[in-house]
Amino acid sequence: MALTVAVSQSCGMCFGGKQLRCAIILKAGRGCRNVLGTNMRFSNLLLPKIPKICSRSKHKYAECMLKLVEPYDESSIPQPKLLKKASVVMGYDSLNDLFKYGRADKDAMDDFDISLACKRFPCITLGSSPPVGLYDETKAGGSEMKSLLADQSCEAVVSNSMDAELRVDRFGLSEAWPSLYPALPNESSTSSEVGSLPSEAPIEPLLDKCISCVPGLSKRLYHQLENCGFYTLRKLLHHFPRTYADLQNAQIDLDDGQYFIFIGEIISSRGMKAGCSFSFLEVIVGCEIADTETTSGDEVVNIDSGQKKKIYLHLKKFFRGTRFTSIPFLKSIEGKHKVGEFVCVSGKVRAMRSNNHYEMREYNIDVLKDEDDLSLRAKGRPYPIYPSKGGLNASLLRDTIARALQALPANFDPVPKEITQEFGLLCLFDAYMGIHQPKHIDEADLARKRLIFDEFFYLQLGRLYQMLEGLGTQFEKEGLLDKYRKPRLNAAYMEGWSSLTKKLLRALPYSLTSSQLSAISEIIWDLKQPVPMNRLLQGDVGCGKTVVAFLACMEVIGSGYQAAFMVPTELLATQHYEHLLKLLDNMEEDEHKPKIALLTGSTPDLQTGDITLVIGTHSLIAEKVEFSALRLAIVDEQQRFGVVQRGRFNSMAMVNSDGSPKDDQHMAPHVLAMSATPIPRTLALALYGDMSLTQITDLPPGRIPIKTYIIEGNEKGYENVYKMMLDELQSGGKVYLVYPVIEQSEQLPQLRAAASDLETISQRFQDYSCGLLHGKMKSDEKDEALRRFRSGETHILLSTQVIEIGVDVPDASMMIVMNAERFGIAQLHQLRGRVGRGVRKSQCILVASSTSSLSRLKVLEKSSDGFYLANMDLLLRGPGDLLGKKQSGHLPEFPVARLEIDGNILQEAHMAALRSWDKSVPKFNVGGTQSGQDW
Ligand SMILES: Nc1ncnc2c1ncn2[C@@H]1O[C@H](COP(=O)(O)OP(=O)(O)OP(=O)(O)O)[C@@H](O)[C@H]1O
Repeated sequence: MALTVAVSQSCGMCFGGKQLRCAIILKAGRGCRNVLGTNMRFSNLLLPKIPKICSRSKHKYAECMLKLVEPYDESSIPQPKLLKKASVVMGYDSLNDLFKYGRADKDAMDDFDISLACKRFPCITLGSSPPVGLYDETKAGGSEMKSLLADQSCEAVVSNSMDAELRVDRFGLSEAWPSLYPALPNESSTSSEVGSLPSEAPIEPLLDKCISCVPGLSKRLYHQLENCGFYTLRKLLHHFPRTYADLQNAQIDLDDGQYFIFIGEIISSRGMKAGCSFSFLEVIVGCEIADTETTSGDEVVNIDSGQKKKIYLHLKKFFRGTRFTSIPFLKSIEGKHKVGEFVCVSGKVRAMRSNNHYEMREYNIDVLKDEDDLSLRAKGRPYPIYPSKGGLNASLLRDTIARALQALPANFDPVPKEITQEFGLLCLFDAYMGIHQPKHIDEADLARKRLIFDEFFYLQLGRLYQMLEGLGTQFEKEGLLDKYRKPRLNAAYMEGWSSLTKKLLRALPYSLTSSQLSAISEIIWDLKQPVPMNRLLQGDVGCGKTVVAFLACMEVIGSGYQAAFMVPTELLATQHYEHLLKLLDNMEEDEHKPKIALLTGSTPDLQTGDITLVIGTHSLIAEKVEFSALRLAIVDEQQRFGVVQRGRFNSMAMVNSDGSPKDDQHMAPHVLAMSATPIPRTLALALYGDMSLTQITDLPPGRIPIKTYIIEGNEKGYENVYKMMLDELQSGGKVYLVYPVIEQSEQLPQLRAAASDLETISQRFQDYSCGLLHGKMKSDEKDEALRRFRSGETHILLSTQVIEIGVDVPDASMMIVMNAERFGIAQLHQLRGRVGRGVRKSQCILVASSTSSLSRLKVLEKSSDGFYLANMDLLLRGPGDLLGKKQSGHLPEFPVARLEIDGNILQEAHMAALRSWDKSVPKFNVGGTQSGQDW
C-alpha cells in the first residue's frame, strides 16, 4: 500500500517527505528489486527527488533515512542506488561511510566534530547547523540554501550560532573579501541540461553543480559517472592524475605503449558513423621524426640535420549512443580540428598494420599558435595518468575532465585575490588546468600547491569559526578577535600570581626550569583575560608539564573558582591525585588549602563549590557532573580525547542543568590541553589549529640521558638482556618489562606476552619480586600493582603499553621492550620516557624480533629528542601511525595534501585564515617553534 502511494505520488507533482520515508522503509526491507513487476526501477523514480527534498529540508529526510535503515545490520542492508545517493546527500562518501561515521556521529557526538565534516568535504560548519557554503556538495539545486546565502550573505553563516551583534560583518569579512561569499547562480542556471554551464561566473557553487552540467555528456555516461561517485563537478575535477608520464620527444624509435610527444600538422579530421549507435572521430596528424633506420644506434639524432621520415598519427575517439551518430554531431566534432593546423599531440602510441602509421586513443592535443610556441611545446609536457574508478577507465575520465575544464569560466575563485597574490598561489581556474593539463611539471606543482592550500585554508577557517562559536558571550568573542589582531608574547610574572600559586611553588621540592617558568607565566596571563584560553601545552616526555598544570589550577582556585583535571586513565588520575596531595601537604599551613577530589565511580558534590579541584577521567564530562564555578579545565594527553570532548567543557559551562543558556556573565572555562606525545608542528596545527601553543623545551636539571640498546631477540640476545637486567636489579634498580600483548596467542606465537611471561621471569629472577599490570585488570588492581612497584615491594613490573602515558615512578631505571618492532617510534620514545625520570642512570633495551626490524629502531639509539623522532615517524609512517588509530580518527583527510611534506602550506593557510578575520591583522609569525605564540 505504502508502495503504491509512494510510486503514484512520485510520478505526480507532490512527492513529500512522508512518501519518501514510506519508500525508504520499503526499499530497505526489500532491497533493489523490481517492485512493480515492470521494467521501471523503483529507485530510478526516487533518485532525482531525494537531493531536492533533502536540500529543501536541510537533510532532515536524509537523517530519517539513517534512522530507518538502522534496524538492519550492515551486512543485510541492501545497497541500492537510492541509499547510496542518500548517503552522499548527507555528505558521506558511501553507504558504508554513512554507517561508519553516521552512527558514530549520532552516538558519540552531540557536538559538532570538525574532523568528521572535513572528512566528508572541506567546508565551514557551525555547530549543529548544516555545513555552509564553500564546499558543500549538497547545494546542487538547493534553492533554499541559495536564497539563504544570497540574501543574507555571510550573516547567515554565523547567525544561528553567534550573537547578533557579532555577525561576520563585524569581522569585516564580507567587506574585506566579498568573493568569499559569492552570489549563487540564478534559478535557471541550476537546470541540469547538458552543457548548461553558464559562461558568466556564477562563482563558487558552480563546482557543486550536478555532473550533468558537463557539456556533451550522454545520459549513459552521466549515469556511469554518478554511479562511480562523480555527483558534482567538483568530484570530477578532484579526480586528480595519479602521476604524469615523462613524455619522450618522438625523435627516436616508437615503441608500442610508450608515451610520446609529437609536433605535426592536421591532415584530416573525420567524424564517422560506424553503426546505428556508434560513431568515432579520427584525426590524422602528419609528423616528421628522425629516421633511425638511416642513422646508426649510437649517433645522437639531430632532426634538423639528419634523415627524416614521415609518420601518421591516427587520433581516435569513440562515441556510443544514437544521438552521436547524427550528421550535425559528426560535423561538429570533426570541425573542431582544422586541416592545416599545427598541433602538439601527446599520449600513448600503438603501431598500426601499415608502416609508419600509429594509433593514439589516449591523447592530448593542443593547437600551436606560432613558431615559439612550437619549439616550446616540443620540449615535452607532462602527460597526466589518471587512476580508473569504478569501471570507468582512465582515458574516459581524462576526456570527461577535459570537457569540464573547457567549460569552466576563468573567474570563479572564492579565495580573495589578496590572499592568492600574497601567498603566490594560482587562481583556482589555473590550478584545475595546471593539475589536469600542465604545460610543464612546475605548473602541476604550483597547481597542487593551490589545491592543498584550499584544503588547509577551509579547515583552518572552519576551526576559527568553531572556536568563536564555542565562546559564550560577545565580550569573549571580541576579546578573542582582539587577541588575534594584536598578537604578542604575554606573560604574567610572579608578582602577579595569586598567593595560592606562589605557595604551591614554594612547596615544590625543586625549582622550575626556565621553560616551565615561562610556560606558567604565559598561562597565568591568559587565565587573567576575560576571554577563555584555548591553549596546548606541549613538551617532551618527563619535562614537567604536570606541575605547570597544577600551578595553573591554583591560580584559578586562588581567585575563587574551580578547576577540573581530566586524564585518559584511572591509573593516571590516581597518580596525579596522590602527587598533588603530597605537594599540598608540603604547603605552608593555611586554612584556605584547596580541597581536591578524585572522581572515580561516585560523583563528588561539586555544586557547593567546596571542592575546588577534581581529577578524573572522561567521566568528568559526564552529564551528571555539575560544577558551580568551573574556570579551568586541564585536558591531559589531549589527543586521546579529541576535539569533541575538549569542546564539552565549553558547552558544560554555558548551559544550566535544565539546558537553558547561562547569562552573559558566565564565561566558558579556560582549556589547557597537554600533550606528551611531541607532535610535529604541522600535525599539531592540523589537529589543533584553533589553539595557542606553549612548548616546554628543556628537561629538569640533573637528568642523565637514557642509554638505549637495540638487541635482536634470539637466544643469545635474550641471555644478554637477562644479564643486564640482573646487574641492574643487583645494583638496586627497578625494571619495567613491556610486552605487546597480554596473553600468548596461537595466531601470533612469535609475540611475547606479559601474563604468560610472569612465571618464566619470576623463576629466573627468584630473588626479586615481580608484578603484573595490564589493561584487562580492574582499576584497583592496577593501582595496587603500580603502588607496589613505586614503593619498591616489587622490583620487576611486567606490563603492556598501559604504562606508556604519564606513569611516573622516578626511581625506575631500566625498561625492556619485547617485540619492539610492534611499536611506533614515537610510542617507544614515550615508553622510554617512563625511565630516567629521577637521578638514577637509566637504560632502555629494545628487543627486536628480527634482524630486518633492527634498522628502523636504530633512530632511537641515536636520538632522544621527541620532536625529532615524531618527525621521523611522521615521514616514515604518516600521521595515522604516529597518532595511532583512535587519535588519527580526529585528523581530517586531505585528498591531495600530505601533512608530512606540506607543512609550510598548512602554515600559510593558517595565516591566511587568521588574516581573513580582519584585513588589518598584522603578520603572524607562525613559523617559529618559540613558545607562547598564537599560531
Ligand atoms: N623543575 C623540575 N626539577 C626537577 N624535577 C622536576 C621538575 N619538574 C618536574 N619534575 C619531576 O619530573 C618528573 C616528571 O614530571 P611530570 O610527570 O610533570 O612530567 P610530564 O611532562 O607530565 O611527563 P609525561 O610526559 O611523562 O607525562 C616528576 O617526577 C616531577 O616531579
